[in-house]
Amino acid sequence: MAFVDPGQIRDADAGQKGDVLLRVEDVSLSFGGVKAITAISFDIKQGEIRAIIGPNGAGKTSMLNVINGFYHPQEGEIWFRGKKRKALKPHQIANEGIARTFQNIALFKGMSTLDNIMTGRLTKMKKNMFWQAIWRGPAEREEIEHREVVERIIDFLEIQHIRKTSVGRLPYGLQKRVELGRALAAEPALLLLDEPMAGMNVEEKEDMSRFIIDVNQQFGTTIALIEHDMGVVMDLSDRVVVLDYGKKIGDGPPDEVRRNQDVIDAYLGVAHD
Ligand SMILES: Nc1ncnc2c1ncn2[C@@H]1O[C@H](COP(=O)(O)OP(=O)(O)OP(=O)(O)O)[C@@H](O)[C@H]1O
Repeated sequence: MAFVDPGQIRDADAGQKGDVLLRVEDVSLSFGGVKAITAISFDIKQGEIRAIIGPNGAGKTSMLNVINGFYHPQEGEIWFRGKKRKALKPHQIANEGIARTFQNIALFKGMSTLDNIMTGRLTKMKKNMFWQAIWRGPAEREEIEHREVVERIIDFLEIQHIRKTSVGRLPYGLQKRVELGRALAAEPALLLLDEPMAGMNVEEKEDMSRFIIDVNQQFGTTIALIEHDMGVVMDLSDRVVVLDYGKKIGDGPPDEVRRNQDVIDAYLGVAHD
């Protein structure tokens, strides 16, 4: 099963570690008169943890929304696995191997942990309602396979004890972990995490950091994340891109970005020209 075999988790098109997996090229996005993103370029390499940081309103979530197809930029291109991407819908982009979590948890609160994570398998399900209606055999077999993957994710994230619990009754930190599980269930080539540690206490943040590192190392999943906690970002990431007022002001390894004067100014709120 792909989920337990790190060698198989990446599909054949995913390329080698260090290859460019996704490239954002000269992307601009406006909402009416508001320029959320202005001529931004950067890449995300196979196998890395890439952080996108910046002060409030810098354009981070807009950037994530462009990458996963919620927004289509007025200018610029997105290249994925060496091909220029057409203006696809979010579910088509999910089918191509990009999964994400959200700033405000977007789970089905009345459903159990297990069922929520199962919904993450939808992009992988081949046997549809038609099959289920005329011949249950193949559909059932497929369901069992999906269920096995989901159970392994539950073990991996150490949430066996809440597998039957309604998600709405779980503490916030665990809900975030379930949301991570649902994204993992799609076995993505690129996992986008929008503030995975927001609202967590120190212990929950440490747990989540550990799971993010484990996902990256054990399954080779490429991860791009937005995070406000600088300590976490600098510890976790291989490279950091910094946005401010919709523009890119820094890009590089954490140590380099930390010393970048434009980045320091942006975080201290130094006035712009
Ligand atoms: N759907 C939208 N309609 C209009 N303006 C928007 C929309 N989404 C974002 N914006 C604007 O675009 C700019 C960038 O917003 P965005 O949410 O991407 O920033 P951010 O860096 O993620 O901020 P935060 O850290 O506060 O979440 C802001 O000025 C915001 O008001």
